[in-house]
Amino acid sequence: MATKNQNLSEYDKNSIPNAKQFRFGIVVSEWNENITGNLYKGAFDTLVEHGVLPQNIVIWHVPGSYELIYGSKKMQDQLVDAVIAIGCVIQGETKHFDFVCDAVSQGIKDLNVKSETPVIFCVLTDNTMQQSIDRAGGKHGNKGVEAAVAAIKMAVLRKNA
Ligand SMILES: Nc1c(NC[C@H](O)[C@H](O)[C@H](O)CO)[nH]c(=O)[nH]c1=O
Ligand SMILES: CC(=O)[C@@H](O)COP(=O)(O)O
Repeated sequence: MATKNQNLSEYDKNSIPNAKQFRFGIVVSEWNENITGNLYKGAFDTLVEHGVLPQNIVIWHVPGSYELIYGSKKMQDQLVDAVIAIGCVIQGETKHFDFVCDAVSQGIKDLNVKSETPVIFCVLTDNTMQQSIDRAGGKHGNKGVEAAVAAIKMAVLRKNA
C-alpha cells in the first residue's frame, strides 16, 4: 500500500517557497462531497499557509470526476499558474469505476501535455469509502495538502522553465 509508510500531509514546509505571486484554480467534483470538501479544505488551507492570497484562488464545482477534465481545461484559461482537480471515485457494483478512473487520469494527463498550465491530479480512486476517509484528513493524511504542495512546486517550475 503506497501510503503504508507515508502520510499525505507530511512534507518539509521549509522546502516550499512563498507562493504569494501565484494564482491557482481548483475544480471540485460534487460526487462524494463529504470527501471532496475535505480535500478542497486541505488544498485551500495549504495554499494560504504558503502565502497565496485567498482572492487568487478560483474555485469551480463540477458534477462528477469525469467532468473534472472539461472543468480543468476551462480553468486553464483563467490566467492561473496551476490547476488542482479534486475528485473521489469509489468502486461500485460495476466496471463504471474503471472507466471513470481511466478517463479522468488520461484526460488530465492530456491537459498537462497539451497546455502550458499544469493540472494536479487530486483524485482518490478507492475501493471503499473508508479508504477515502483515511486519505481526506484521516489516518493517511489529506491528499488535498499533497496536491497544493505539488501545485506550488509546478507553478515555480513553470515560471522558471
Ligand atoms: N461513481 C462516481 C462518479 N460517477 C459520475 C461520473 O464522474 C460522471 O459525473 C457521470 O458519469 C456523468 O458524466 N463520479 C465520481 O466523482 N465518483 C464516483 O464514485
Ligand atoms: C465509480 C462509479 O461510477 C460507481 O460508484 C457507480 O456505482 P455502480 O458501479 O454500482 O453503478
